[in-house]
Amino acid sequence: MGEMEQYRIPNAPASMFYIHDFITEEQEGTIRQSIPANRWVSLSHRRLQAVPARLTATNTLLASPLPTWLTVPVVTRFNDLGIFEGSPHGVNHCLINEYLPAQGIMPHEDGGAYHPVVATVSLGGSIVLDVTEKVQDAAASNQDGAGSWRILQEPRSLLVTTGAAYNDTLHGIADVTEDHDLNGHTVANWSLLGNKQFIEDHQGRNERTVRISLTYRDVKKVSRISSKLFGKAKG
Ligand SMILES: O=C(O)CCC(=O)C(=O)O
Ligand SMILES: [Fe+2]
Repeated sequence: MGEMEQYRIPNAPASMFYIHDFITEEQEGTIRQSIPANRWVSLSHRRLQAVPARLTATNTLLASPLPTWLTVPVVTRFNDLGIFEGSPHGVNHCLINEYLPAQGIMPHEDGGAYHPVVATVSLGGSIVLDVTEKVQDAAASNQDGAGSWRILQEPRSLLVTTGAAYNDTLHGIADVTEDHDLNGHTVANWSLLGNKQFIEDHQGRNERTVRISLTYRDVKKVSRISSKLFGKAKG
């Protein structure tokens, strides 16, 4: 992953990497148009679809390949950069989340079902991801203050979270219509942004618009037998 070093977020837990303009506007448009309109599952604060499928109750993926519109050019570039180099299967799963303004996701960790590398491509609007240290003891956290970092995810960017950042932090997105106080002191990946000028021109504010994220991971448990049995249930 040597080439990734230049993208390391300097003021965030090890290890997070940010690449602005990871894909082009044209590629962004093609991916957005390819997302099946009839496969969304609506939750109260976002809608999502899992490709090729949701994990089973035992966190198993019924093996079946990702469609090409999700792998070319995104996963091929992951491979060039060695992002999933040490992972058992390489990328085998993509969760697509869509957030409207004032929608978000509660702080959480992605947990043990996945190899501890997550690669998120953002489409549409910019959004702030809040990353906070997991603290075992609530009393201690009040005294010391758990570490927290804000990552601004621009359209067409890639965020990679691995190592201690995967294991020892929570991540979430506030359900607001606007993110504020965005500047070089408050945004961990400020130096890596593609368009700081835009934020500066808006007095450090980011008005939320529709944002779609593609969260690529390697599900550890894969069942081949089931994929034969349920072969037609693909996607
Ligand atoms: O939309 C995002 O960037 C975060 C999604 C996420 O954390 C998840 O699906 O586990
Ligand atoms: Fe997550």
